Amino acid sequence: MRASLIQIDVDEGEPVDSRRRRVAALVREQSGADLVVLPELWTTGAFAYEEFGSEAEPLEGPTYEAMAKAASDAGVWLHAGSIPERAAPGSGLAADEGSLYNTSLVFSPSGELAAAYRKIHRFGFDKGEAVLMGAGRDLVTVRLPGTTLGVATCYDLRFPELFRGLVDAGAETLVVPAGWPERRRAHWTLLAQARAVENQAFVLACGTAGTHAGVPQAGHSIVVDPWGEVLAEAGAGEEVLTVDIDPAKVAATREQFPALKDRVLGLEPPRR
Ligand SMILES: NC(=O)CCC(=O)C(=O)O
Repeated sequence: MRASLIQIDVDEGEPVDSRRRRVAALVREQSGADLVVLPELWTTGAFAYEEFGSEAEPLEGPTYEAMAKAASDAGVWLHAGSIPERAAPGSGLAADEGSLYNTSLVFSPSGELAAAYRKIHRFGFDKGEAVLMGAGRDLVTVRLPGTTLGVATCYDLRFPELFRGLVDAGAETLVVPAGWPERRRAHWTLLAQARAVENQAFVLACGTAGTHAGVPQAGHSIVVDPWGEVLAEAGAGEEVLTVDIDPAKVAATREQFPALKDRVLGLEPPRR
C-alpha cells in the first residue's frame, strides 16, 4: 500500500481559497498512491484561533467539495485532514447550534465521505481550541482494502487509551493529522513511535510546515511501522512524504510478539 503524506505549509499570507486550490492540485498529483493524508486544520492553521469562527464551514462546505473531487480525480483514499466545522442546526451534535468542531474527513476513491471524526481531546487547556470548539465523543475507524484505519487528531496523540480503543475496534493503521509546534517536536516523534510500538500498528502522522499565528510548526511528518521503526520522516518544509507499507506486517508482528494478548483489564484501584 502506497501512502503519501502531504505536509502543507500553512502561512497566513496565503488566502484560504488559494491554499485550498493548491492542496487539491497536490492531492491530484498523488494518483499512484492508495492513501493520501493531509494535516490538521490546514485551511486556517491549528493555532490560528481567531480564524476558527470566520473560516468555519458546514461539514459539506468548500473544503469537503474540493477534497471529494480531488480524491475522485486522483482515485485515492483521502484523509483530508481536518476543518473547523460549524455544526448544522438540528445536527444533534451540540446543545448550542453553531458550535465548532475540529472535524476530520475521509473520502473514498470515488469521492464519497467514508468517515468524519470530531477531535476528542482539544488543545489549549483553558484557552484556544479547548474553549472554542466542542469535543467529539466517538471513536472512528475506516475499512480500506487491506487495512483498517483508526483516526485521531494531533493532541489526541498524547492519550494512549484512545488508540487502544481504536485497536480494540480493529484498527491496524493509525492516522494522525496534526498542526504540531516545533517547540515540542521531540514529543511528536516519541509519541508517534510509542503509539506504534504499544499498539503494534502503523502510525502515519502528518503535520504542517511554516509559521502561523506566530507558532513555528514542527513539520517532520513521520511513518512508523508496527515494530516502532521509522520508515520515513519529512524535513521542516512543505513536502510530500511517500512510503510503501506492507499491511500484513501488523498481523505478523502481533503473532510473533503477542504482547497485546497479555493485557490485563479491569485492574483494582489501590486499597486504602
Ligand atoms: N493542535 C494541537 O492539538 C496541538 C497539540 C500540541 O501542541 C501538543 O500536544 O503539544
